[in-house]
Amino acid sequence: MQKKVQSDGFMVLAINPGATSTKFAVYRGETVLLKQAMEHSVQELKPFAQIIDQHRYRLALILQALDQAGIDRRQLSAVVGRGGLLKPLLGGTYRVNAQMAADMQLAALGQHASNLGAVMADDLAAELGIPAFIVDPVSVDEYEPVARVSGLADLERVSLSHALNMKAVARKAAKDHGRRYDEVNLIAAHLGSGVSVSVHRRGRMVDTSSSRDEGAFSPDRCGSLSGFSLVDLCFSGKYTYQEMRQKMMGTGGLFSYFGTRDVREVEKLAQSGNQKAALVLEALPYQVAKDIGAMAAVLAGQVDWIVLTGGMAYSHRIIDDVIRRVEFIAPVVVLPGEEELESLAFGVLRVLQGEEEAREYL
Ligand SMILES: Nc1ncnc2c1ncn2[C@@H]1O[C@H](COP(=O)(O)OP(=O)(O)O)[C@@H](O)[C@H]1O
Ligand SMILES: CCCC(=O)OP(=O)(O)O
Repeated sequence: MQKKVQSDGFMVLAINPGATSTKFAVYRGETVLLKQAMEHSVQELKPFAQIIDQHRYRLALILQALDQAGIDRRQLSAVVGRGGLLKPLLGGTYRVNAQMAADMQLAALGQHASNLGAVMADDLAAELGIPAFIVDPVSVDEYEPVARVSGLADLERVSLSHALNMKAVARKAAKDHGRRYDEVNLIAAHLGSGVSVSVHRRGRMVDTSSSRDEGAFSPDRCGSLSGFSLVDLCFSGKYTYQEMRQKMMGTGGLFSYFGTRDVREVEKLAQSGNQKAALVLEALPYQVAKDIGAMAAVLAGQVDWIVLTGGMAYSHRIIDDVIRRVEFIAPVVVLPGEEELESLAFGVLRVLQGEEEAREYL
């Protein structure tokens, strides 16, 4: 496959499919030419039986937007998508190959919007005769053996997290302090619709709370629950298997209490005197802080920085409470929001510019 490079640098399309949105951006070198987020209503996505079936529909919307913006897709050097629930793998930039595309279609490890990223990138890249990549997918697994032990012989802990954003902010925090990611110890917490809290030891994410079902609850997930109570609820006859899974990831967390995933709405409720809202909003940062404390123990207290990121990091009510509880461990850096599109594009640029080797998915 030919490396297409324009006179003013490589041109990369980055695609970040979420449950209810598709974010994408076009970069020329490190300069962003176009950045958009398209929201998808429940109604709009209803015709698709499986999440992965949405790939052509979402890609067509992106191509339409590129045309409208006057961007000629034939000028692209590469396409990169958010990486989904793949086999466990090390962090880095991976070329999308037939095995990866097949694994995403099969969704053996679960359906998730991120599974669309590799397939959408591959579809377009194949049409244009350019390479497709993913970067730091949600299944990045850099655990040491001790982190895999669950405590039940039937089960092993699985690393599923917001690896892309957490690795990006961990790199940024290190760089801002004149250090390299692979020479520092950090704890990074992604506080979005889901929460992941992770330990980065000298460039490896050696443990993380799974954003699906471990650690703190979040806007739409319940996090860790009492095992006995959960088993009782599963077998109570009240809910189906699918409903229970949906409760754990989708309609759990804040949504289960208040029918909204928007922290700002719950904050308004609390401000208007709703005591339940105030209590639940106190419990969320309390649980995040407990997870950070646990991860500090993984590093035996040798923590250079704690980095807080994600949409909820814009909330002073939440972030100030986390900081108050964890700042005794290490200085706290707050990098609100996410730079996932940029992280995807830059991960590919490093490969195209020959600074890093693309990894092969097996
Ligand atoms: N300015 C803000 N203040 C408080 N909460 C916010 C703010 N901006 C976003 N959030 C909350 O962040 C959460 C979404 O975070 P985000 O990182 O965008 O999640 P994801 O990309 O995982 O859907 C929502 O609960 C949203 O209400
Ligand atoms: C599946 C792990 C990553 C994750 O939870 O992403 P979202 O918050 O985008 O669902």
